[in-house]
Amino acid sequence: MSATKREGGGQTEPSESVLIRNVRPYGEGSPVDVLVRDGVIAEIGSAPAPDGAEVVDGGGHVLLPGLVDLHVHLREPGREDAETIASGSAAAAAGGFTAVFAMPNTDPVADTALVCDHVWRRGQEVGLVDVHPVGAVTVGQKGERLAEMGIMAAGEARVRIFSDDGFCVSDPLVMRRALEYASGLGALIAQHAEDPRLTCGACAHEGPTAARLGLTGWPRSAEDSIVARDAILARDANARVHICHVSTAGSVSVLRWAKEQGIAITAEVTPHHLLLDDSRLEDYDPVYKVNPPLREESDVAVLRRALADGVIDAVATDHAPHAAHDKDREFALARPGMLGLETSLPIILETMLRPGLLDWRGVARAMSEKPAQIAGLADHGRPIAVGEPANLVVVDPDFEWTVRGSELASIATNTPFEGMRLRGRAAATLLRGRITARDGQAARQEERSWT
Ligand SMILES: NC(=O)N[C@@H](CC(=O)O)C(=O)O
Ligand SMILES: [Zn+2]
Ligand SMILES: [Zn+2]
Repeated sequence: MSATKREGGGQTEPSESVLIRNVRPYGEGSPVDVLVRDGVIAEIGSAPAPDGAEVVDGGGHVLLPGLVDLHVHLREPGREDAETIASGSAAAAAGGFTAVFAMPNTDPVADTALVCDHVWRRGQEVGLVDVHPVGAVTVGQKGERLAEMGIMAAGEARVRIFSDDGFCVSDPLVMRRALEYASGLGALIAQHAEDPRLTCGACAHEGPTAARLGLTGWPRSAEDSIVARDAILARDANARVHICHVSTAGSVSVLRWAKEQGIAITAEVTPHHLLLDDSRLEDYDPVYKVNPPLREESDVAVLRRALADGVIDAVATDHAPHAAHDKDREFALARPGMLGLETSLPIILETMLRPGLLDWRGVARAMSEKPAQIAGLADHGRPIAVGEPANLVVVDPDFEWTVRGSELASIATNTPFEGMRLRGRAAATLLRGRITARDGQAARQEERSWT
């Protein structure tokens, strides 16, 4: 779409030049030096460090465009005991991201320009990543009356993605109107595809595991049917629609069909749905409770293949921090959701790159270029070329580390990968030429504590 976001300001202004030595753009060819000046890529080749330039030793690693996440929950305003825009931004920068989209299920809900503009401004003030607010589709995310999308779109944050994520826009007439209205604004509706009539009390994938454990099942059809319905509504409204956190083989078939019809539908998949399945639920550990639920091994295989083929366009984390007293409860009562920002890249390397399903170009496409295009961001997900904005990440693909929730930048600690050895991390992240993270640590830590 043609809409673009404003360039960030405030503390993200570049102050000096940075020389990234010895990196391989897209993991190709022999290592080069990349000189960044005034927030843009000034030279690629073999450059002497200019006076006063900060030097990043790229160690022969891979240089990619900064990662873009279409789907995070930063919990501010309202649940700053789980995450803040500052702590979530630190997690994003540490994970290699330069832009994230913050879902509106906050308190108050981001269904007005007032809340959306606060989120945008606070993100710019923190200055570690561009935090684009996603506006709610309906007032209070209640699914009844459309929110003032036009006013949110005209605000300082220039909201271009609307979603009731956490909830489905389940009323087909409301969804139809939302698609029509959004289309007129050049905006995108992102759907949390879940027919609530089919998921009453559901907390786990409907299948043999949930049956054995005595957990109420969430059938695949609750997702597949909404994806099919929304594809058809988008077709007839001549609108674009985006499907959040696709989790089933059936959704993939519908997406493939819809794309073949020329319907303007896009979709994302989370790292956890690409790695984990419902066998994790055996011990009733609520850290594995998430919406949509972890599915079966066969779904995981189909999701990986769909991301490789481009039927699923992008990776999005659905980073969902929760305070311990909301998460560490009996399974049926625990909040759904898991941390994702700092573990996304190594999990995509594990599930997609190393098995040969994506090469580095493919990783750049799924984690940066496609999400930036879907969101209409003009300054992220760009080629690594002279004159382009210096939103970049140096990826050390072989760095091994053990995930510890307590050591992540997020305030909450609900990672499903606790204790897991992961390979790969962001060695350095640059936002408009400024270093926002190095070696898995965000540049400024002083703003992250909530106390
Ligand atoms: N994914 C989740 O399980 N939880 C999300 C909501 C959502 O993405 O649907 C949350 O806000 O915690
Ligand atoms: Zn959701
Ligand atoms: Zn979500």
